[in-house]
Amino acid sequence: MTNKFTIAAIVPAAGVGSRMQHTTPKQYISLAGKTILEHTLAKLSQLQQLNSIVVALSETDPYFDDLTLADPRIVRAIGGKERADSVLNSLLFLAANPPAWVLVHDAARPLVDIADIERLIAQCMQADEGGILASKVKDTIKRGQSHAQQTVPRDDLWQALTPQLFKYDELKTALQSALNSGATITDEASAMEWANKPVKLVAGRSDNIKITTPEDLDLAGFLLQKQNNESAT
Ligand SMILES: Nc1ccn([C@@H]2O[C@H](COP(=O)(O)OP(=O)(O)OP(=O)(O)O)[C@@H](O)[C@H]2O)c(=O)n1
Ligand SMILES: C[C@](O)(CO)[C@H](O)COP(=O)(O)O
Repeated sequence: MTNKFTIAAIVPAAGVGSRMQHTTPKQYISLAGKTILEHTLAKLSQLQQLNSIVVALSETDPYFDDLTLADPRIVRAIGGKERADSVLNSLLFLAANPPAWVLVHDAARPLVDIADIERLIAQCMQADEGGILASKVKDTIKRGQSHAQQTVPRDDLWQALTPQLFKYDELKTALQSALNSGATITDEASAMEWANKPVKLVAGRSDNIKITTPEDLDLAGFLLQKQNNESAT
């Protein structure tokens, strides 16, 4: 019988980082003294409520074994072609001893605030429904290709972040069905929306950026160093 409060983290880290245009996958770029993946895993290791931390890796990943990881909860699974496939493979990896909840967090988001994650967990557990960290859109949003065609009303627009927290069985079912239907799934919430399941929006810090393109590195490096300095005092 699964304890209804068990949580496994899934860390999609099987991407190639094509938009970063770097010689190594972006999760293995070093910033403020360690790789982006090590920063992200160090953040998740601060969460005592996690029963396990499953890292989805490329089948040919030659870098992971060289990392300095002390948390015995960290285990590796094989990712897939797309991010959603990596998450589904990780869910299947957990099927023998499934948690009640899964917390999916991008390896490429090392700046996440622990207090935000704890608030996400608390609010989802209290409501007994899944949810995501998200930040309210702050800029004017335009729709168009080479020219602005429309200014999109932004009062109810959010940028989806991670972690995204859902019940294991609901997410696994929704993701399998959505992917089998050919739906475009870029985050766990889109699979849950496809399955008409609730997705709670929990406001999170907008500096929880996904490191994606070269210009993100300087900002992320500065903020990671700032976090390191603050935790050292
Ligand atoms: N098949 C994939 C693709 C992506 N990811 C992970 O999902 C997260 C968010 O994806 P994204 O920022 O798109 O990373 P990449 O796919 O590596 O980047 P790009 O799209 O630029 O190639 C990253 O931590 C990435 O490693 C994954 O686990 N499996
Ligand atoms: C999951 C995510 O980070 C939420 O914003 C985003 O959808 C990942 O998209 P990507 O194209 O795989 O980077």
